[in-house]
Order: sequence, then C-alpha cells, then structure tokens
Amino acid sequence: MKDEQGRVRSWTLEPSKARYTPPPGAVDAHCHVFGPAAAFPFSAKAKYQPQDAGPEALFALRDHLGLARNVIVQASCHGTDNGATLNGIAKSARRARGVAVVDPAISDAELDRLHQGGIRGVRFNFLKRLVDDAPKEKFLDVARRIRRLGWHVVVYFEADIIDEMRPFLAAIPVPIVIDHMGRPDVAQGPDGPDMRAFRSLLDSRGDLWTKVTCPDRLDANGPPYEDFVAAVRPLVEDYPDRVLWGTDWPHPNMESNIPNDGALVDVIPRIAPTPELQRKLLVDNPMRLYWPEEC
Ligand SMILES: O=C(O)c1cc(C(=O)O)oc(=O)c1
Repeated sequence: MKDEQGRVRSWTLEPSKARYTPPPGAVDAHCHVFGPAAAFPFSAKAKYQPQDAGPEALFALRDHLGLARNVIVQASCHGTDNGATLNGIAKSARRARGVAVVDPAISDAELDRLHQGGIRGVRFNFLKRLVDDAPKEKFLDVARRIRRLGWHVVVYFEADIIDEMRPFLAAIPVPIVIDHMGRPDVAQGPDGPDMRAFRSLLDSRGDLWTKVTCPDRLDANGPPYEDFVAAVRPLVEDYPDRVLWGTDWPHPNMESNIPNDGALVDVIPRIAPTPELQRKLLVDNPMRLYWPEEC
C-alpha cells in the first residue's frame, strides 16, 4: 500500500494473536527497521521506499506475538549507514542486537563502534534486485577483519546461484548464517533439488547456520504454507542446533502479499514439532550467536 509520497507499507497494522505460545526468552532473529526517515534517511541507492517502521512498532509487535528479543538486520534500503539499526538496538533496553551492512573500506574503529552499539554480524547481500554490486573479494576481507570481534556473516542469495557461492562461502573464516535458506523452491518438496543442494552446503561446514524464515516469500500458495512446512520441517529436525527463526517484519517488498505476523508464528510448531526443537530454534541457538555472554 502506497502513501501520497509513494512510500510503501509492506506490513499489516492488525496482526492476529498467534495460537502458539513461544517459550520464555524467544528471539525474533530476523527483522528490520525502516527509518524513521526524518532521522535516518534511506540510501540514495535504495531499491524501495518504505513507510516508517521504527523500533516502537517493532517492539509492540514483539510483545503482541509473545517474543522477548529481536535481532535487527540492516535493511538494504538503508545502504551502509547503520544509524536506524543502531537506534533500534539503543531503544530496546538490551533486548535487541543487530547485523550491519558495511562499506568494505570501514575502519577498525568504526567496527568497534558498531560492536559497542550491539552489532554482532555483517550482512552480504547478493540479490540483484536489492543491491548494485556484491564484491566477493572485498567481502572476504571484511569477514577476515571482523573475526577479532567474534562476529559472524549473514549471507543472502537465491537458489539459482548456490553453486557459484560455494567457493566464496568456503573461504569465509567466521561462522555463516544463510538468510531464508537461500530461497529454495519449496514446491519441490523436502527432497527436491533446491533442498538437496542446500543440505550439501550445511554439510560442508559445521558452523554454517540458516534462518528457516519467510513462508510468505517462499510458498506461492500462501497460508497455511503447506509446501513450506513440508520442505522445512525435516531441515529443522536434521540440523536442530543451526537454525534460527524470525518474522522478517516489516517484510520488505511484500506489499502485494502482506503476511499476517500471527500466522507466521503459528508456523513455528509445524516446522519444529517438539518443545525441545522449539527451544533450540527460538532461544538456545539465537542466544549462542547474539548473546553468547549470557549462555
Ligand atoms: O527479499 C527481500 O526483498 C528482502 C529484502 C531485504 C532488505 O531489503 O534488506 O531483506 C530481506 O530479508 C528480504
């Protein structure tokens, strides 16, 4: 939905309450903030112009859904200026941490400042519709430089380039988290070529994690996301210590198919069918990556 300035709202103002109650301490490990633009303008290279979705709205949703913490991932519309993400973390009363997007020429002092502000990882985005370039050699240099901080990298790519990504991912010297499972075609099922290729990536190194997120993006049939559940549940069962979950709120670019965040929470017990799997997915795993000092 567009406002008079052409800025898009990609999230519902009336998410339902979920039937599922997350365990205490559950983390939304993939969400974003947009602006507010008056304080944190969008990048000149932004590929979409969203309405403001600031930290207050994010934390209201967190509470509405029965979640306890957030990991705010720098959205592409903010480029390499992490001000909006840092503002969200600063306003969270220590209940949020973040993942930054950085200019590869960033100084060590600036990386330290991001760490002080609650950043614990750097995102490398390979989606051509979101970013102009993805310089692998420079990204590898960044990955080497963040090692001393104990950070990881978050990588976003689509299934069609998974083979091209393999040597790059193998060269990264810190843990890796793959956004949205590298966007498999879930209609192929759990044993389809996309999921098989993704499993072989997970098997290639023990410190490669993934986010079992975005049924709304990956399942063309929409709610109740049967194809997503069928394809993803075996992944959660087979890699229970390396999966993260998140809402993806405010769902960048989903304006024609806005998901109901309560319905997204109700997918959790279907992909993680036991209390133990749910606790790992929602609490233990994200805490290990983002709040290790509390583990
Ligand atoms: O698929 C997307 O459009 C998308 C965009 C962004 C972003 O703009 O940062 O982040 C996501 O996690 C997903």
